[in-house]
Amino acid sequence: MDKNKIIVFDTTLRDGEQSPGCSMNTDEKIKVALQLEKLGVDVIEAGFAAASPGDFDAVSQIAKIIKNSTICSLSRAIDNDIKQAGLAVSHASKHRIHTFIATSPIHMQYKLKMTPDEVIKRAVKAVQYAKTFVDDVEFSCEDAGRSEIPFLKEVIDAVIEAGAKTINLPDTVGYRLPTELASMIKELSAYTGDRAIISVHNHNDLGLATANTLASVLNGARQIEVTINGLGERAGNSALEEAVMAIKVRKDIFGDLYTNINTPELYATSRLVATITGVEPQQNKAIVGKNAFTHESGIHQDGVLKHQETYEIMRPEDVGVIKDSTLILGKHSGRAAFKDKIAQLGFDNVSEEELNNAFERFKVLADKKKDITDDDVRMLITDEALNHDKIFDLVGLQISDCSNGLPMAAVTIKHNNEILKDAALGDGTMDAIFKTIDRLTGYSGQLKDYKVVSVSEGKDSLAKVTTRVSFEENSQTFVGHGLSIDTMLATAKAYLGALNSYLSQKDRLTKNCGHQI
Ligand SMILES: CC(=O)SCCNC(=O)CCNC(=O)[C@H](O)C(C)(C)COP(=O)(O)OP(=O)(O)OC[C@H]1O[C@@H](n2cnc3c(N)ncnc32)[C@H](O)[C@@H]1OP(=O)(O)O
Ligand SMILES: CC(C)C(=O)C(=O)O
Repeated sequence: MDKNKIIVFDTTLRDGEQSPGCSMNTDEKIKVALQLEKLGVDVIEAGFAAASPGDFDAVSQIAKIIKNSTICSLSRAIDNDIKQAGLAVSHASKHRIHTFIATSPIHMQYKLKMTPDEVIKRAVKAVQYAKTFVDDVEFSCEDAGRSEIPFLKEVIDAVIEAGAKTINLPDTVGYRLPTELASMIKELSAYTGDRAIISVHNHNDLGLATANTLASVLNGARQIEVTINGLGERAGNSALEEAVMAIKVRKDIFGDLYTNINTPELYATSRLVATITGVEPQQNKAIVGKNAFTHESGIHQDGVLKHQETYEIMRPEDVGVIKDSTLILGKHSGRAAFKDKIAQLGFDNVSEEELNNAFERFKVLADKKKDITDDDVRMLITDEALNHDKIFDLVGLQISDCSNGLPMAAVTIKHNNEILKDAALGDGTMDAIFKTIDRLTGYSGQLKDYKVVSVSEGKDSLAKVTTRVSFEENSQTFVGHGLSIDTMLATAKAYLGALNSYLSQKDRLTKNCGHQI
């Protein structure tokens, strides 16, 4: 084992997906997993296979596709959870089961209603059973941050004896301060020695997740569990991009410690996850926020112009932020320049069909919009990749909305080569659009969330709309994306996108697992 290597375990698709409103369908998870593989992540926690047929399907599909990263599924210390995890990851070339049980007094007494002895027995049984499916078993002491160290040592001994190779010590509720976690990890790393790898998984309830991750690395942790954009339960997890860049930038502190992350892929990964989940990182978010490399005040601008390092501790290009792009696209640009720009932005998995569709849309856009920015092109390509299941395809939209009149929408949709047309009145223009689409498609959606952001600056900016819609009572929500210079057109596309996502997931689950959703 290389003692300087920090294993990067990404849990965007599991803990990240536990962020309210962040659920993704299988196709979206596959896209994220492919990008995580390109980013150089060592372990991808692809989901919690036993949680639902959709989760099982996503973990299985990812396990079949990803070749270079280990694919892992989480499971409680329960036989059926472990079995589902084992079956789902079985297709992967490198696979792991991650099983856990809580070890803090408060969780054992009130949640599990188990004695410490029962917890140890259950943990051992879980690891032994997981070993019947895979060799690589990780065990987590949930709420380790509030567990007693002597008890943690007992659990560590027992699960290592049972075959666990990685011991994760999560600060599940984001309670610990960096100095406290540093001393806990130091003691438990020394105690564990070469018997297993010590991992950390820190939550951000006090805004300390990344500080805690770094303090742990400096004290013996050799695996970090992180998410893109810091997504995760409640206030989120330690952000991958922050922890990785801190280790890279502060060589003076971290010495020979390193990760295998291909950092110029960080920005593209962040954008993909933000687009798919509809959850944008805050503008001042470290590394990937819109303002992370923007200098607004004169003194700073002056300094950067004279010498970049006066106000920049890393180069934007080190994390994949391309500034001062030399190739400007406009209405006279051809396919070659467009293709070149896409390559420059780091897209290398674009199909011929996606490229052609995006190019056609680029030409239409260039007729209407003066400057086409890198973000516009990035969004056109991502939108093509996300909206490829056009079961219902928007052909036309006509709206009328007057302050004293009746909001009305007329919608034309293509479905199975048939053109469907209808119009409806609504309480507002959006309501009229949604009502007409519901009537035309025969599915009635409940809108759970609606967001609109402008992709770039200017009155002619592209509008990116994200909708979150559920189509059955109390069921999963589906995300739809719409991109257009016209916000209402983007809205109609996003609503139909959510329906298409629901229908294709339903179809996939019926085919793959015989389950209905
Ligand atoms: C800290 C974390 O992030 S842990 C991971 C969180 N992720 C998830 O919960 C994934 C989504 N969850 C789900 O889909 C569901 O909760 C399921 C399918 C996992 C379980 O659903 P249900 O069987 O209906 O149980 P429910 O969620 O109501 O309660 C959890 C049960 O698991 C028990 N449990 C919790 N953790 C563990 C564990 N690690 N090992 C064994 N049992 C556990 C609880 O004590 C409770 O048992 P009880 O019903 O006997 O009181
Ligand atoms: C299951 C574990 C790793 C977890 O997510 C946590 O403790 O936060």
